[in-house]
Amino acid sequence: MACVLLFSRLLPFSHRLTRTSICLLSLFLSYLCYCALFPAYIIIQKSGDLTPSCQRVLADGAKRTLQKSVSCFFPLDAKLTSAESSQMKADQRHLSTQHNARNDTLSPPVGYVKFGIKRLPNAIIVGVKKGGTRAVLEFIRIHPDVRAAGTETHFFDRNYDRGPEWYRGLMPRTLDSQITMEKTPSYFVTKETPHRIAAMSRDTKLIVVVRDPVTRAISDYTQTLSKTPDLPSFQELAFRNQSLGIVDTSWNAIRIGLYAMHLENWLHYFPLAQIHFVSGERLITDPAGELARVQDFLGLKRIVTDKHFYFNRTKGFPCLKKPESSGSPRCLGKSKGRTHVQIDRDAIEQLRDFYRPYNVRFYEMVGHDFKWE
Ligand SMILES: Nc1ncnc2c1ncn2[C@@H]1O[C@H](COP(=O)(O)OS(=O)(=O)O)[C@@H](OP(=O)(O)O)[C@H]1O
Repeated sequence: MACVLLFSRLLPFSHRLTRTSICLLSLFLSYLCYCALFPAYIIIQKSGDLTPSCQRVLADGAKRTLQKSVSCFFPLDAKLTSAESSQMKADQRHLSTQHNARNDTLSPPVGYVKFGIKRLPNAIIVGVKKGGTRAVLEFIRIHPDVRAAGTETHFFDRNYDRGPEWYRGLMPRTLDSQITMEKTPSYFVTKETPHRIAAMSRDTKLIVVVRDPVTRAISDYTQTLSKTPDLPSFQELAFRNQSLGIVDTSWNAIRIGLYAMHLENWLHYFPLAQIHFVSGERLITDPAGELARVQDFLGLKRIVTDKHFYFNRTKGFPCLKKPESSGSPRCLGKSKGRTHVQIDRDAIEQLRDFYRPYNVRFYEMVGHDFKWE
């Protein structure tokens, strides 16, 4: 610019025009040199965050992952004109060629733009409340091919009117090879949820974490009591008439445990093979074993194994040795693994008697005995 101003003062118009052209040409050549020295991916990586999954993709030199790594650089859901789109494709080809030419020695960059696209979930943890749903989600999302919404979306029960785009907006960005997941435990007992999920996709894989319904009810009550200290006693809520052993099935903490009844509703819309049941009890005693089955069900390689877990004596639960987001061990929060309210033996026995036929029916339906006795 300074160069142009100087010429405009000192030289006649025709000379000025020539000099200005030379100036512009040299600027353009400098720009080309700059581009050759600092290839596109280096420029891009400075402008955003690189997610751990992307780091893995880039660190993995296999040719198979090369195409996926390209989508790390380009938000594929962006609204592009056809010119931008062909430019982007050309850039992708260019990047692929560069990556190949470097014989996959590219080290993972530090910063990075967003990648992948937001998709509706392929797998949902639909229940049950207090079954261990958070543990399953936190454990499965260590897997590099799984990404999950952090909070409960409640789309299919409370937020359905907001529409699928609202729901999709809550999802993390994923690569083609990755599974999108969310968990909302109330789905399992909401009448409308199965047909709504089926309307989204009949291929959705469903996970239900089940736990002894008596322990589950006590856990549920303990949680409510922690928020509402003046709550009536457990027995008052659980029984219409305790001396006659009449259970109040209208109380949610009791109703949720009628697994066979809720499952009937799901089986109208989904085949049993599309629903995986995690044992909430085994999830605590053998998290790796339960996670192996979850990975098989989702068609994933068994990457989450016992090397990811350790038993934390203070908490009394398995914790993660090295979660994806940080480099240090991590247990679930204080609201997971609380000390339960003491309930007298008689009430527990009465509830066991009440649930027994429902449990047996449930075992028959799913073809597995969870041994809740
Ligand atoms: N590893 C690990 N750490 C902590 N807690 C664990 C773990 N695995 C399973 N659980 C059990 O998960 C129970 C909470 O279940 P949810 O996560 O489904 O609860 S919620 O519905 O989302 O509120 C929670 O119930 P409570 O023990 O009654 O608090 C735990 O028993």
